[in-house]
This record gives sequence, structure tokens and C-alpha cells, in this order.
Amino acid sequence: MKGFRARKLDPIYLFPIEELPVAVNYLKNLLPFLTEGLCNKCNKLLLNRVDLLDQELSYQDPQPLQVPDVHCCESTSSPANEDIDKYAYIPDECCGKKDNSDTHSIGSWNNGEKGECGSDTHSIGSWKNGEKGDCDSDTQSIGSWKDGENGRLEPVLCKSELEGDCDSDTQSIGSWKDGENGRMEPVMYKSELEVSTTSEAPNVRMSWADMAQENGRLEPVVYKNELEVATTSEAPNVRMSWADIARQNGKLEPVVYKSELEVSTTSEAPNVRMSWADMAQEEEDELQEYENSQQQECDPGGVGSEEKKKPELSRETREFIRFMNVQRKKDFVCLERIKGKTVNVLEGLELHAGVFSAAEQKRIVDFVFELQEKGSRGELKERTYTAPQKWMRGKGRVTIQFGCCYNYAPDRKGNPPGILRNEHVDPIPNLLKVMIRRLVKWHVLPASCVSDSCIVNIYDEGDCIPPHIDNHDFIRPFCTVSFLSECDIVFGSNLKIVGPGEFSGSAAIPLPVGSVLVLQGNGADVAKHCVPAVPCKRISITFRKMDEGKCPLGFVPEPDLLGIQPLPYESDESNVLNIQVKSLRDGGNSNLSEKREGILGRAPSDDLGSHSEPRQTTQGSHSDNGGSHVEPWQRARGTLSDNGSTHSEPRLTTRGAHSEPRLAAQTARGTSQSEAQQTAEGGSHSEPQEPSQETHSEPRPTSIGTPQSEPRQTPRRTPWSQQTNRPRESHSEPQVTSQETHSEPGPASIGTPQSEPRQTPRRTPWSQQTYRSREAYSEPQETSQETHSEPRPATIGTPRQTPRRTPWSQQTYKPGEAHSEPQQTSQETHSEPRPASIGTPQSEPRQTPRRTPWSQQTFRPRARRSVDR
Ligand SMILES: O=C(O)CCC(=O)C(=O)O
Ligand SMILES: [Fe+2]
Repeated sequence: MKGFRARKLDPIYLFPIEELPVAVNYLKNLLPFLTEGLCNKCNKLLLNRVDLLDQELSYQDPQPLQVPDVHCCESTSSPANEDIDKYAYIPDECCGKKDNSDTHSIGSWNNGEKGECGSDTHSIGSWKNGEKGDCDSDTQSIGSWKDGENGRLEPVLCKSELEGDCDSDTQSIGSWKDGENGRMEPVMYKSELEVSTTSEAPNVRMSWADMAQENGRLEPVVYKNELEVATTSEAPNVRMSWADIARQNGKLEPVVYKSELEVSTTSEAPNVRMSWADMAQEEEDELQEYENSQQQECDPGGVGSEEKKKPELSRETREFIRFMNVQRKKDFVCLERIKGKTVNVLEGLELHAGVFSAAEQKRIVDFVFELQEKGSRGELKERTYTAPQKWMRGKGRVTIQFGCCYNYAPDRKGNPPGILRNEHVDPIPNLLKVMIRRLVKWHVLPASCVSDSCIVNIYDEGDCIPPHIDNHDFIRPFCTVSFLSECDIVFGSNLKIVGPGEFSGSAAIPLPVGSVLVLQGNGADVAKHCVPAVPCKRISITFRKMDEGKCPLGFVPEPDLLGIQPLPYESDESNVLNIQVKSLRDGGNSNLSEKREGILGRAPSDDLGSHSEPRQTTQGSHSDNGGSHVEPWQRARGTLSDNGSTHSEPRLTTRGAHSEPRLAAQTARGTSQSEAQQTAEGGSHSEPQEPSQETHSEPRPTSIGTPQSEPRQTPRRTPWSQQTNRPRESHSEPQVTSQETHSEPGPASIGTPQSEPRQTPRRTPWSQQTYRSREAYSEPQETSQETHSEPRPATIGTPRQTPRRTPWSQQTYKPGEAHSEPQQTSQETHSEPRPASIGTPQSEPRQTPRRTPWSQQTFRPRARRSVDR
């Protein structure tokens, strides 16, 4: 066949045949980067060649090739060019220049920028020059392009996206669009990928361990099972086998977990798998560059500035890959009955994993410890650093505030909760600004919400953050990044303090190490949140943007936080983070697996009828909030009846076999707002003290009867690059669903999209799911007040109930030394201590019984710290 005649000449065939699928996969997904700067024709050549290879490898009959002998406009009358013209529009600027014939090679072409073109043997794509507005048909192309306004190439998927000015393109695998800055912007849709490959999975895949670059030192490692997955898995495979990647410098051993490999072939879940030890090698990431730049400032031209070997992949490419690997969960559900309405109090929450690599986390954690040292030495502004008086368990945590100083509750000076406009703290350090940029660029925070303040929370074992709603001096969304150890964050409209560092609530969400929790909508404003006493040392950094009118006096926005734009790609919405919300409605036993089984085995009516522990909270009537307060915004939108005081006090129950009476502790700890305020006195308000909702600066609109499932019914979002506004903005309204719209209230579906539970008996293919249906069911919650007059909130934060090993923080944590194995126990679900999973995929710890012990990994805080607390 014609398509094979070039085989001998083609450099690509220098690859061992078994590596070709990987190479093709690689090429297909990275073409936008590889071809940047090439002329249209050469792009087309390259794409066609890759497509042909793919066909060959798929044992498909390659399409007849168009093999002109000349390139571009050398002779428009030549038969060859006629052939080309059938498939490609040849941009004017490409014509009239000397071609550089290379009839078959993928690897050689000319740069078309100045009108030079390499010759094209096969049509690769279809093109349109922006101004001309037409696009030719292309039956063999991988993509189609049009020129952007700035003259750069801009592939566009004609088939589904374009509005009639493009003809069909039957084999497209991708579409591109020029970003605002004129850079090429691949946009890959699953459906598009399906067209061109046999796999169901969109394969923005890099199992080329080698792909991850690292100075060209790595060998490509291709796992057979990875390749298998590429053609068989339903899961999206934006996959990198990082474990293999990072063996650079001989510092690290490759770590390949058998379980990882197993998972990669059997799991339906997306695998964003990074082993901490290996990931520590990402030297080219932005945080590293930040460090390099710092070093260079100190040592310009010196030893430190010795030029590094360029990685094989550009930083942009690697960033793209990592961005596509971010796992996200945006369908948290926990239904509560609030004033007669069914409300998903977790609406608007998002959890993003993989935004910060293990190496980056390590850097950040080191930096936080340095800050802590500085603070303890008095080298930070007075209001920047606050260490709690540790007079009892669960009391506070170290906080370091940047950008602004704020009170969670009124302080002894009479300052109300919120930003203290007259107080000044240190500006956000550069490293944390890098984090902020990452959060915006990687679609975690919207560009409209670039944080200009942050608070670092350093929790020692037993430290907590009490129930609170983040003040509305900060706009939504805001987010919290977790480090060092996993813990649960508890949500509920009516959180209660039931003991020192122990709180009752509706639902707990595990916060994996390195994850970013985004709070907005009901999750930020209807539900309170708290972190019960942590089982071992933990750090979180909360990033928030101040309301413009609330900034400290004289506040000047950071110039390098202005104008940050999200990466112009659509994030992989199918790359869903596998995290389950834990229901705390059954006395805080968050081990949902048994419950799920039970529920799944029952008829829906039973679910409702047999449910014993409804949540019937009355928004605004929390005892610790001063009684019958109803939010202005709730009144305004009429979502709550006016009888905000008719709240039957939930029984305070404690989990399991806890022997100590909670109420005694509760008394000591204080549950009332006023008492909470007192504990915040003295300026060291490191502990949020249940801010009253009156402090909210903005009324929160409520959307009555908003169909809960609506956002989830849209299979695909508008490509990021085409959005003027983030989809998240649509979350800003609390979703309060009136009971009327749900004539048959089902069980609350913690962790599931509202529309799914129980209605779909059989399992939806993973690729069509946004959640894991099996794990999604939780106990029923939605029952009427009449039948359940005594809702019992569960309690959380009672480490004593769960036998566990000595927490990590008690294991003589000595920065500067290798850590012993941290005992990452999540109080509810992990009866057995687990090693901290820095840099591991968040869903992984639950699937992987054991990882390399912490002590064998490379995390070593740099400096010794002796913080006097
Ligand atoms: O530590 C956390 O994860 C939560 C922090 C928090 O809620 C806050 O800073 O307001
Ligand atoms: Fe908070």
C-alpha cells in the first residue's frame, strides 16, 4: 500500500515497532506543542503521518495518501497540488518560498513562519486563514486549523464546533484554538479522540516516563499494561507513570508499585499517580523556577547559575500534561432539611488533586516551617504570626497571615469579625504567590478571584479549627490547600462543639495531602466547616481574595498577581477525583461501606422510612450562633420560613465508645458565641470562633427550586478558552431546593450527583460518570420533621475512640531529620494508621494498602525548628 512505502525512509521506523504505539500516542497528544511555529503545510504533514501510523498500528487500512512531490505553491497546476488542495488550504504566506522537500519524514520540515514550508507528502489537516473564512474538507486529518488573528496557527475542530465555515473532517482527533496570547491551544474532547483511536479513553497520556523529560536523563519506560489501558480502558488516561520518571541524579530509586500497575489496568478510576519519592524530581516546575530565580538573584553568574540541561519537553508541555492530570470532584452532596427545604449543603464545593506535586508540596512545607521559625523569633510582623496559648487540647493552631489580618470573631479591642483594616501584616511571600498563580492557571480558582491574602494554619496533633463560615470580607470562591497529613473537614449547617476539638456535623470530607478544597455556594455560605482535632501534624494554607471595599487601608495589590489567566485548555472533567463524603449522621461513624451496602439492598421507600436519623436543622438557629438568627439573604429569597427559632435542639451524641462525657468538655471549651469570642481575645485569635452569620457582608441569593442536577446534565462544559466566565460562577447561588420540586425525597446522596441515587440500578460506565456510583450511596437523610423530631448530629474529632498509633507529631518530629513514618490516621475511616501520602494520588491510599514508608522517602524539612509554643 501506498501508505507504507515510506517506511524505510521514515525516521520514525527507527523506533522498535513495539514502541510505536506509545510514540504515536505521544505525538498525537503533543502535536500542538511539537508543531508550534511550523507552517500549516508542515503541520499537516506531520499530523497526517501520525494519523497514518496510528492507522497502521490499529491494523486499519490506511487511507490513500496524497503524495505530492512539491510543496506549497511551487506549482499550483501540478497534480500533486491538486491533491493537496483537496485537503488543505495553503496559506498565502506559505507560498512563493523555497520549499524544503522531505517527502516522507515526520522529522523534517521547515519553519513556516516566514513563509517557508517543508514539503508535504500527505495532507495532514485542513486549514483556514483567519481572514478568509473558509475551511477545506479533510478526510484524513487529525485536526484542522485556522489562523488566529495574530497569524498563528489555530486548529479548529470543524465537525462540531465551527459554524458552517468549515467542511467536514472525519478523522479529527483534536481541535485547537488560539489562546488570547496567540499560543496554540489544544482542546481535546473525548468524542474527538474516539474518532481517531480505538480506545474509548481520551489519551492525553504520557506513559512515557521519559516524557517527563527531566534533562534527557531518563529512559523511556513503557509498560505493557499501560498500553493495554490505552486501548481498553474506559477511564480517561491522562496518565503519566511518574514512578518511573524521576530517577534522576541517582538520588532516587524508581519506585513502581505493583498495586499501581495493577490499578492501572483494572481500575476504572483515572490514575494520576505520582509517587512522592519520584515526584521529588520535578526540577523544572514553576516552584523550582522560583527557587532558581531566587538563587540567581543571590548568585548572578555564579556557580548556582550553571546552565541546566534543557528538558526534552518544554515547560509548557509539561504544564499542560500536569494540568490535564488534575483530578477534580465537584459533585459533593449532603442534603439537609433546612426550614422545610432540602438543601445540598455541600453544593459549590470542589476538591482538586494533583495541583501541587510532591516536590512542590515539600518545598512549600519547608517554606512554611521557615516562616514559622521566623515568626517565633519575632521576625514577622506582629499580626502576621500567631501562636496559640496551648492551655487545653484542641485549642488553636499556629497561624501566619499574609495580605491582611482578620478576626474570625470579635476581639477584645472590639474589632468585629472580618478584615482589620487598620492592622497590617506581611505581604504574601513569593512562593505563595506562585501557588496562587498555579491555582488560577490550572482552573482551580477563577481569574476573577485571584487571592490577595492567605492564612497558613499549622496544626499540631490535637489542634483544630472550630466551626465557622469564612467571613464575607472575602469573596467566593476561596480555597484551602492541605499538606503533610490527611484529615477530615466537617460540614453542616448546624455544627456543634461537643468537646475539645470535637464537633458534630453532617458530613466529613477527607482532605488528601496536596489537595485543594474550593469553597463557594452553599458549601461556603450555608454550611459551616471545621477541622476537628487533627491526629497528626498538618498544615493548610487558605487563599482568599478580599472584597475590594474591605482591604486594609493603604493596601496595594501585588503587581505579579494581576492579570493571571487560566491556561487556555479545557480541563479534563472526566478526570474525577475518587473521594467519598462521609456521612456523620449515624453517630459519626463514617465508615460508609456497610451502610452503603445496606442502602443499596433496600427499596427506596424503605430507605426513607427506615431512616432513623434525619437531619432537620434550622438554618440560623444554631445555639452557638445566638439563637434564631435567619440570614438576611435567606429571608430575602424566602427560602426559609420566618420561624427561625423553631429549632429542636439536636441531641449531642458522641461517636462510638467514647467514655468521657462530652458535655463537661463542652462546658470547658465553650459553645456559645460569646464564649467563643472570649477565647479569641488577646489578639491571638488563631482560632475561628464560630463567627456569627450577621458578619456576612453580602446577602446570599438563594435559588429556590434550582434543579440540583442541572449543572451535571451538561456533558461537556464550554471550552475554557471560550468562556468569559468560569462555570463555577453558576455555583455561587446556594442551591436550596424546595421540597415541592422533589415529591419523592430520597436518601441524601452524599457524594453523588443529586439526580443519580437509586434511580440507576446498574452501573454506568465510568467514562459516563462523574462519580463512582457504588460508593456514592449513603444513608438516607431526607425525612420529614414530623417523623423525626430528634435529629442527632454525629460527632467527629474524637481520636480516643479510634485506636491508633502514636500520632506522627508525637513521634518526635524533628525538622531537618528524616521523618519516621507518619501515622496518617483519619479519625473515622482509618482505624489503622497510614503513612502520609504526600504526593500520592488522593484516591490511592484507600486502594493501596501500603506504600513506601515515609521514612524511606525523601521528605526532609530543611531546618531544625524549635518553636516555642
Ligand atoms: O485547615 C483547613 O483545612 C481549613 C482552614 C479554614 O477553614 C480556614 O482557614 O478558614
Ligand atoms: Fe474556613
